[in-house]
Amino acid sequence: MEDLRYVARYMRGYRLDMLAATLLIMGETVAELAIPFLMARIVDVGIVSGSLSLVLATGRRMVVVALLAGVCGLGYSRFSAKAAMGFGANLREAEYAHLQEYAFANLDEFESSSLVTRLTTDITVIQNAFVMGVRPLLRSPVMLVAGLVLACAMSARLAVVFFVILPFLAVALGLIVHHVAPQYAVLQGVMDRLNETLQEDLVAIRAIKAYVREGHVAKRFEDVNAALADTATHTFGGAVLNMPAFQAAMAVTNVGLLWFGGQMVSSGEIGVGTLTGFMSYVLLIMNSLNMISSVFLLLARAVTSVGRVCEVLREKPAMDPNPTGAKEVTDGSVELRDVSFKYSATARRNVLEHVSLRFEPGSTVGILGGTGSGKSSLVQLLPRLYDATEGAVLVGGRDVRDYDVHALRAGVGMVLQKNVLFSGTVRDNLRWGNPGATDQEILQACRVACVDEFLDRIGGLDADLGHGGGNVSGGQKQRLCIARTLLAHPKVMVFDDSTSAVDTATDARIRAGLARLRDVTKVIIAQRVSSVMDADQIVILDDGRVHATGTHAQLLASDPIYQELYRSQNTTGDDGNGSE
Ligand SMILES: Nc1ncnc2c1ncn2[C@@H]1O[C@H](COP(=O)(O)OP(=O)(O)OP(=O)(O)O)[C@@H](O)[C@H]1O
Repeated sequence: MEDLRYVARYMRGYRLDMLAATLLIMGETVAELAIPFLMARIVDVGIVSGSLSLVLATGRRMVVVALLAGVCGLGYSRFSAKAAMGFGANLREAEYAHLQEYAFANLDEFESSSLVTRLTTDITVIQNAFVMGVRPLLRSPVMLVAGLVLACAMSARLAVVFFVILPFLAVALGLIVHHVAPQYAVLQGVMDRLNETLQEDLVAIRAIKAYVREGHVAKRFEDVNAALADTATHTFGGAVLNMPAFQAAMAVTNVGLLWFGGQMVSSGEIGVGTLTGFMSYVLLIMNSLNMISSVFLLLARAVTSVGRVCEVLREKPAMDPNPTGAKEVTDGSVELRDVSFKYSATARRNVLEHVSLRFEPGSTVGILGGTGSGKSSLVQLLPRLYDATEGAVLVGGRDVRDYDVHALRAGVGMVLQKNVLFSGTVRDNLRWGNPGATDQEILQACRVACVDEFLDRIGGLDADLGHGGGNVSGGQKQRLCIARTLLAHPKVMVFDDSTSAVDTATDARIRAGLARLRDVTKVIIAQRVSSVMDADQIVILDDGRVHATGTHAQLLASDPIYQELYRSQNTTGDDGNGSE
């Protein structure tokens, strides 16, 4: 209920449509309830007394009432569809906007495939429940109660027949709903798994082909697809049982009514019109019971989806973006004061332990360390992609939490390890770093990042990069990402292994270009010693701790890890992954 109340706020803008739909459905219900009464009157009064004028007058009234019911029904469809679609759009928009506020730590909580399902399928389920569920939900209880009262008013003795059958039907329908409702949560979970598998397979399709793993992934997909088919069969197989239950009850009731009603008609206790009118009400009552059970099933599924959507909406952003904080990073100094860090509060060990470091403005800092030693984790603390668990991170002499996070991230540019480009031209992509950049500024950044070496070949700034930057090579992609960050003119630039796919000569040229940016602090994570040996300071991380710091000469003279790294990369000619 709390979840339903929570999402109800997203009805804003569509409340009047909802009210109109409710009133129209009430109008339709009342009109439909009047029809059996008018019918009984035609048969019992009009035909029995032979009054054609009464038959015609009542018939005309029946036509008007039926038309009214039709108009109300049509009006309801229009308003409810508008309200449902608007409600769905509001919900999707709210989910999307809230997702933008998520910190990296929040994104670690949800699979992206599950987020896609929660933004699409779950909202469609809620919308469908709205369009198809509100009508029976509002109509059926009224129909049920009114039908029972009117049928009893027509003949209390006949009503006994379905009062005997009704409890059996109610128990059968209750059992079906009780069995099927929890299945929907399972079904949505399996749907998430299917989406996850599909997404992973499509993203990695090139690797799958390269490693000839088509058979393996096809088997994985078949398994989860079969699980979805099984769960859906089980769930919907249970749900459709309410139809035969309802029809069996209807058949037994009709036989009972015809048996007892026929006897009452022969004895003159009731007229034929009363019997047919009564049977119409019974049909109404049974139909409303059927509708109530169907709507429960529909709502049970929608409630599961509402819960899943609420989980996204209620997730608290793990980071306060501090919009009133400092608006500019004034210099490129960086300091980590006794910083410890773990990705989640429940993680057993810290990824970084008591790290204290200082980088001077404009200096070049190299970070080396084995796989998983915490290099990426460390640099992600600078633009507050994550917050330190203990200790403080300072940029420009100020705690990073004191900045407006957007200003901080404008001041600390980062070329991520996993580079991402978007569909569009080279110009569009590079302007992500600085939307107002002129072509001249873009070309200048391209020169520093050595993009100019291949720019003309791919078609210049107007070249289309294709979906996810698929039209360029890995090394070209890395260089474009460096140019994009350069264009933002940050005070601190972090390169997280961002030249790993670039040849050593180009890497050296990029470093020479960067060295000319005197007021920018450059933090370079690298696997190759050659990428950082000219740095003012080299930091060696080992298992989340600072193992050593110094210049190339100092470390080469005193540090065994650095000596080993240098030796292995220089003697074997292995210029990559030597730190593992
Ligand atoms: N999002 C995350 N959630 C939980 N743990 C993580 C996450 N990212 C990294 N880790 C863990 O943190 C530790 C440090 O990882 P990190 O990526 O910082 O290492 P790294 O030195 O950059 O490694 P590499 O050179 O392979 O990129 C690893 O044990 C890793 O499993």
